[in-house]
Amino acid sequence: MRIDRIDLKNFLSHSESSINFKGRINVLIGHNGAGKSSIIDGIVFALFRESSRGNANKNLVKMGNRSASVRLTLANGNQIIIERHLPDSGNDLLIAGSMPKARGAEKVTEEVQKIINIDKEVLLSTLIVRQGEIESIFEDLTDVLKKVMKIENLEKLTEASGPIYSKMKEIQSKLEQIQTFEKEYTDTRMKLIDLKREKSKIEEELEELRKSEETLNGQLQEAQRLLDEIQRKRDEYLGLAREKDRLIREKKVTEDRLSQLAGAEEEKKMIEEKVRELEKYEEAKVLLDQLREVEKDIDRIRQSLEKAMNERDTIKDKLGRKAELYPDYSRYVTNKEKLESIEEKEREYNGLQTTYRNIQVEISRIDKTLSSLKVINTSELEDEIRKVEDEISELSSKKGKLMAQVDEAKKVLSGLEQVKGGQCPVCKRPLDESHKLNLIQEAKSVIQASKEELENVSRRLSELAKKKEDLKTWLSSANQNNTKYNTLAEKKAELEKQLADAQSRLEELKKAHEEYVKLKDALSKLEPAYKEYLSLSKVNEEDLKEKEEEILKLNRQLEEKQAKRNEIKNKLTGMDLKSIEEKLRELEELRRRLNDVLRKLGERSSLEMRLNQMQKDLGEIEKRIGELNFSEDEYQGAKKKVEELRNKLLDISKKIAEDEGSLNQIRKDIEEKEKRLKDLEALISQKPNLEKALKKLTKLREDLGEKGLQNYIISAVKSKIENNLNEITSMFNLAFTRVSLEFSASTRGQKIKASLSAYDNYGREYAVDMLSGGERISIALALRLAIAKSLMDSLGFIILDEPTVHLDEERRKELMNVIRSALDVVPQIIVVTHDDEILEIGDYIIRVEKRGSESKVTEEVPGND
Ligand SMILES: Nc1ncnc2c1ncn2[C@@H]1O[C@H](COP(=O)(O)OP(=O)(O)OP(=O)(O)O)[C@@H](O)[C@H]1O
Repeated sequence: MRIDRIDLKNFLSHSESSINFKGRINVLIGHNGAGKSSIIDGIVFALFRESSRGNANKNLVKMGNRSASVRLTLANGNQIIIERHLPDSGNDLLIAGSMPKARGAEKVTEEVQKIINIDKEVLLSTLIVRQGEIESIFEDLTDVLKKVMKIENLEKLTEASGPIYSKMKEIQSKLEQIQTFEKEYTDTRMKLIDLKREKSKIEEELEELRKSEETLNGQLQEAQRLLDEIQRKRDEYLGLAREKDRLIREKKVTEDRLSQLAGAEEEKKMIEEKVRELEKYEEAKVLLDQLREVEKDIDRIRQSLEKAMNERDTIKDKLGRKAELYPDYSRYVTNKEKLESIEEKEREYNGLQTTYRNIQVEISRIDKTLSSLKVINTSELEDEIRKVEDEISELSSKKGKLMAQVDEAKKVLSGLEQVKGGQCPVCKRPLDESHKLNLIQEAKSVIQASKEELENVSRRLSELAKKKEDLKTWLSSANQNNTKYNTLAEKKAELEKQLADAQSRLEELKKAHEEYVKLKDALSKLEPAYKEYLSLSKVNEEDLKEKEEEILKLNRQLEEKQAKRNEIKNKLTGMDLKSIEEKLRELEELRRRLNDVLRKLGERSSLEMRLNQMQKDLGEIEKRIGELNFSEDEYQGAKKKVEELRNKLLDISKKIAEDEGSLNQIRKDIEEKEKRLKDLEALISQKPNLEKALKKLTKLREDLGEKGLQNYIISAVKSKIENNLNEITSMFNLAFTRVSLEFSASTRGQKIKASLSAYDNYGREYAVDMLSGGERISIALALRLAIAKSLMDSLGFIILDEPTVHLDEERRKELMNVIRSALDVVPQIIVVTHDDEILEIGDYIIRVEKRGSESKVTEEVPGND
């Protein structure tokens, strides 16, 4: 199986590289970091989907990319293509011939394994040699061989920490446990017999105890009944005795109180007598109150009378003043009426006077305006305008004529300028040149003169137009002035007429006006009297009469009250009014005391009734106590008996409970023990099976152990590898006749160890450490190839990554010779190097270089430039 080609896409430093391995010795050359080893990584990844350098698969994708792929083409007669994708998309593929053989990461790896028949670790220890590690095979030899022989797993299976041994241990510990179960079984059985014996003993004792309990219960019930009966009597007796004591105490208190209340009757009589004596002072008190009331009334009536008399006097005064004022009041009223009758004329008079003054003012104002305005004579202005208009029309016709003259002369002039030796346009005679010039001169002077004249006429015309305009303006303002003057004159005449009319009317009204003034004066003089009279108008004779009647009535009331006062005073004659008050206070005190005595008498009668009742109750209590016939000793005796019986019963119950508790516990123990015995029987019954299993496992461990199967495998594989090794070393031209592989016998706790020795012609043994550097490299390479060959039918390739690292020049040379020689054993050798010297042995060169972050590959056949 040789490597034909690899295609890398976004794999490590390669974006897109395709590398063909066309030579027998393919040299992959490039500087450090160029991307050479990445190609070897690609080969390992394609085969096992794992990195050869132990980095995580995701780190194999070229930085900055999300996915990568590798396609490896192998050849062993048939073409095999392995395609791998990162990340795993389920699209890994293996094509054999042109047929897809496996799909998906795991399936492809399984198929690769079948085809190359070597696992990753063994491949990396043999046919893929990492930088400077050719000799590492000597150190790894034991492990590599164990992997090759697959005895690693057998070792694991049979070692002390392996599954067979741990299973045996487990069974042994179970058997040991069964031994303890057997002992427990015997002990438990003995304990069970003891427990059953104890159980029947307690059951007998319990029966006895229950019988005694029943007898005692009967006795206790009877004693209790008796005690209850005496108890009832005792309760009643104690109640009665308590009531009796209480009644005796109450009786004593009642009797004491009654003796305190003994003199109440006497006291009552004495107070009642005194009260009767003093009651007459109560009547005198009523009269005294009446007298005070009447005197208050008399005072009040006197005040009212005084007030009424004052009011009557005021009314009288007012009525007298009213009579005095009446003539002036009456004059005022008459004058007022007259004044009102001429008031209209007075208003007209006053209005006319104002109008008269206003007209006078207006006339004088018009006079002032008229004196400032003059009447202008407009006919002169109209004549002047007419003259100007005549001159304008005259000049306008002159202007027309002059313009016609100019036109005529211009026509002659243009006619002359067009005539060449022809007829004279003016005189119609043959026209010569001098005549023509004269005529032109003539026409031009006519035009000149006419134009000058025209200018003068036009100037005069515009002057006249301006003058006409001014004159018309003056005429219009003169007309306006004259119109205004006439209007004002007319208005003045009108006003003068109105003034004359007003004056004659004022003359007519003058008399009435004078009378009005006189009346106004008289009224103002009478007004105070008039107003005072009006203020008194409400006072009249009726009011006076009413007041007089009120005074009479009050006088009558006064007399009545005075008579009443005398009557009461007569009744009270001889009584000391001051002592009445004292007697009345004494009476009040006596009445309070009487109430007190009456209350005491009431209390005495209810106490006497209560005393009677108590005596009766005491008699009955004595009688009932006698009937009860209660004895405290009898009661204490019955009580003691009940207590004794109860204690006995309690002791028995306690004993019964204890026995029942023990019995229950014994029953439970018996039950548990019986159950445990059953369980133990089941456990013990496993013993023969376990013993059989232990025997079988012991035998299996021996069979699979170093002396058994392992020994067999080692001897079988060992001779195969040894044969291969000797075959290969013979091709490497070494000074040894034989190389042998030894497996040290394992001592307890240590595993098998492999070692290599070489023998020379004389049969002398050389350990690897004793060999020269070149010999070691040769044997190491041979050993790698021998091991690989023992697994694969035929070797396809070997990859050496930087094999010259750490080697001196001589060794490098030796190595190159060994590589050349190795071609006899393995048809394809891929050497990865940065060392140009190696190019010597390459028959196909693959150059790898880094451009930026990209690895670029070129291929060449040496000598073909
Ligand atoms: N995932 C990645 N993406 C891109 N470049 C990477 C990635 N992983 C590693 N590299 C770079 O790839 C380059 C090539 O590494 P590689 O080991 O193939 O070089 P080499 O040619 O074998 O060099 P040496 O002889 O020093 O081992 C290195 O510069 C490394 O930093």
